[in-house]
Amino acid sequence: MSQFVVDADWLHWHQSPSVPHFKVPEGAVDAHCHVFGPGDQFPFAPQRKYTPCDASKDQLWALRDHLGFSRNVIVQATCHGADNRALVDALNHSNGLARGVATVTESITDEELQRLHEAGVRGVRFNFVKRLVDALPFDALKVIADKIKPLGWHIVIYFEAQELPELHEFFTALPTTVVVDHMGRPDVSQPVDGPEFALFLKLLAENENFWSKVSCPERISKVGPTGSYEDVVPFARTVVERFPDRVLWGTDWPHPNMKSHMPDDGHLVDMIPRIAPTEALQKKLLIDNPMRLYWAD
Ligand SMILES: O=C(O)c1cc(C(=O)O)oc(=O)c1
Repeated sequence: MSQFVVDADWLHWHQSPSVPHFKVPEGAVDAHCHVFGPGDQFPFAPQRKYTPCDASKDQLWALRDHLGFSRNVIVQATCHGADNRALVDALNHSNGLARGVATVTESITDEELQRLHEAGVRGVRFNFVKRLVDALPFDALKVIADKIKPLGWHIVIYFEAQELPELHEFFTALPTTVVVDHMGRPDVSQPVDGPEFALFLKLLAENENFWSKVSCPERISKVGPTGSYEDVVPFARTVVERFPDRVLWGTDWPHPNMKSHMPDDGHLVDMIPRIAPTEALQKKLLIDNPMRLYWAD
């Protein structure tokens, strides 16, 4: 029996996702996904806010092939804290087809950073979503940003839209490329041309070092899968059309902390032509941009 007991309300990832109708272009990158454990091999962090089911690298590769993708960017999940062993193991067994975003602490040495770089890590992630962390990582981020800059890495930040006014000044002072997870979690019940989303668009417009993932309709939508996540489309499409060279797309498999439903990953892929309606936009979103950020060498 596993040493970890999965949270009672944990939703397991979709066991038989559909084959997408939308055929992604050859070489497409799923630029936001996670691995969980397996917990008995790569233990979850003591300070984690949730205990998930296992979601292994081999299961991730199977999903990649099923959906027609070629590569993955694996983002360190908060349940693993700053212990990047599961991530590094996945990268090391990916035949060069996965790159990573790690979580590190202020005390990380240049040698440790170099080892992560050799494994395929190209960025570090910081979480400003209060339900996922004990303390907001302001001081650590400043120290770590200076340490990773010489490696050419970027910073991934996760926050929710209502926190942006308070965080804006801190974020715009960051010295590297900054990638925002899940469009900064807009409240899609507000108008797409309303003041809340305008602040996010302004962040991207005024700061050319800022990128956005147009991911996670399943988390952001109020109408959900029965409404085909329609309410998220204008938000994601606006970002893709205004900033075509600074957007990334990912499944977010295995979808941590989903409570309302578990998305069919094939349906998520079928959203791509709705948010990136031309072949040229799709190529930038799925190939050119992630390749530039993660496989520049
Ligand atoms: O909204 C979330 O709960 C969530 C959590 C994590 C994580 O725990 O790393 O990652 C995500 O991309 C989203």
